Amino acid sequence: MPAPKNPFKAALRENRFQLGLWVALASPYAAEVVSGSGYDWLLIDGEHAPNDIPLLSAQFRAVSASASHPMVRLPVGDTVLIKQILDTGMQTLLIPMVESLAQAQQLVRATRYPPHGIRGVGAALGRASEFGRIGDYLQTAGDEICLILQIESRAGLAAIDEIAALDGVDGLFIGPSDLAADMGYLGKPGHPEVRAAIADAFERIKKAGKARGIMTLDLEQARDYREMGADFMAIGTDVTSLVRATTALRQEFLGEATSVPKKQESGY
Ligand SMILES: O=C(O)C(=O)C[C@H](O)[C@@H](O)CO
Repeated sequence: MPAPKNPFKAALRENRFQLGLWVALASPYAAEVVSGSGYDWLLIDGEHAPNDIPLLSAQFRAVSASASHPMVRLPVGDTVLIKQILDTGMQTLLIPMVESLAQAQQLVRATRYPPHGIRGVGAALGRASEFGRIGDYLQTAGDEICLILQIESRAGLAAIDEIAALDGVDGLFIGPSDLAADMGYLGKPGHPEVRAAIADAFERIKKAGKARGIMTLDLEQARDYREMGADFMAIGTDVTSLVRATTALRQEFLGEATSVPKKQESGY
């Protein structure tokens, strides 16, 4: 019996666009609520939300019962964290701030067992192998792991061709907010120079035959990114949706002018 199939990885390989949402409330209950909203994938954020491995795992389990595929972003590209999160059964990882081929090579190796990598062998204890009940887990796990690396700085852009060409890297995700900041446009991910850099990055990722990912809170920008060729894209977050909806509801009832902006740059 092999490791579970990864439907998100299969969709990327078949060029089927995947629409996602960021999940940053750090709550299994909230993640389960959102998992019924019909998104193809949900990004459980371990970088900008107060999550640790047990809480990430609980949100993963809450989402796994739905049709939405759980993707997890670790706070950093760390071999030990990758080992721990893969043992929980997560199969699709987003790693922030990747800026060199050497870093990317280390990250690929962290997702694979020897001799192809350095992932520690502890599957018998982990939910990933159904606690040892999946007999062929060690031999088949690697094929179903989807590794997405974030390019979100000028250094990352400079290394994008060699990172994208690396076997074991399934896609690259452009982080518009951090890229804008690094380019000197803090809080302005929609700046023309940032947009041009994203368009160029998408071209280069496509040329390498890898998937192109991105996120924005601005639907106009989202349509532009889709036109550019985004293969998977998040168009909002649970946190910002909750802030906007609860604020607008109160203002509507009280007849107050709404303070909820129609467009919201994902500039933070
Ligand atoms: O740089 C970016 O943009 C991202 O990586 C996405 C943000 O981190 C996400 O938290 C929305 O602000």
